[in-house]
Amino acid sequence: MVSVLDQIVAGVAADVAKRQQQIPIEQIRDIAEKTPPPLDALAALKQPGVGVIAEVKRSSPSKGSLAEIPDPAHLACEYAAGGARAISVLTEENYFKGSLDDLDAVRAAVRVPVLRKDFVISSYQVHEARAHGADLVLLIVAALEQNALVALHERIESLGMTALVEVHDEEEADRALEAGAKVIGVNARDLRTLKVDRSVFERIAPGLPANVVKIAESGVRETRDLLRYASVGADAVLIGEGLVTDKSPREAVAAMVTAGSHPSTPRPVR
Ligand SMILES: O=P(O)(O)OC[C@@H](O)[C@@H](O)c1c[nH]c2ccccc12
Repeated sequence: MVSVLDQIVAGVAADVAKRQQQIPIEQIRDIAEKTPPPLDALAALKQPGVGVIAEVKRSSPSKGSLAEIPDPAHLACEYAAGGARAISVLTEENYFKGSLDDLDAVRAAVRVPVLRKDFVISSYQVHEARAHGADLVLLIVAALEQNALVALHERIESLGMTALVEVHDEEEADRALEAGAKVIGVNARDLRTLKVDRSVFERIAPGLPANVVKIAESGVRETRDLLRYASVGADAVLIGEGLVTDKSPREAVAAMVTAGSHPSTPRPVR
């Protein structure tokens, strides 16, 4: 059966092929070389307390349109002012209505690390991410063969960026570790079925090495969701819908950051 993930990846592959004809890889590499060096996202994510990665997300395959976001730079500034540790920018066009223009706008607006959130399947997209100022690049294990995962991970690090390696089960977590992942995101949403199961993080995170940065992705709506993830070892949470649909994203981020900044307070297990 063709999953949503397969469909998205097929569209991305076609889009990448088109862009590559317009701007050859050599040119993208040149631009990347002239781009100011990446920020140390790993250090940013390793700060004490549970951090917030705030996402610029217009649309999703499960929900359709979430928010207009006429000014992504403004939204990113609000996120940063609220204390977000990094900003995630969806650049996938067909299902998430993102773009590299959004990435450019956000990059120019904030000083915190910026994540290129896309379905990265070729090194062209990694160089592109750097050329557009990204500090972090998402790699989705479910979308990649192991040799491609390893090669792309290496490429990201060789450009001085940090890879956020996304997994959804134990086998994918093992593959991420084998590829040398230092930052692992556990997505509560299964990209094949689009169902959210928040218990996936608490099942997988405890089995990851202590020095790996653990990020809980998807399904965080309220501070108690963050606290639940925190109680089972999250170093950061990645939030999209809950923030883009809030009337005051700055305060929404700040409330999450405050909840995550007292790691010593006893947390409810559930
Ligand atoms: O909007 P949410 O439920 O807060 O989820 C954010 C983020 O985790 C989600 O956008 C996401 C996680 N992994 C992805 C991979 C591709 C596209 C999107 C995603």
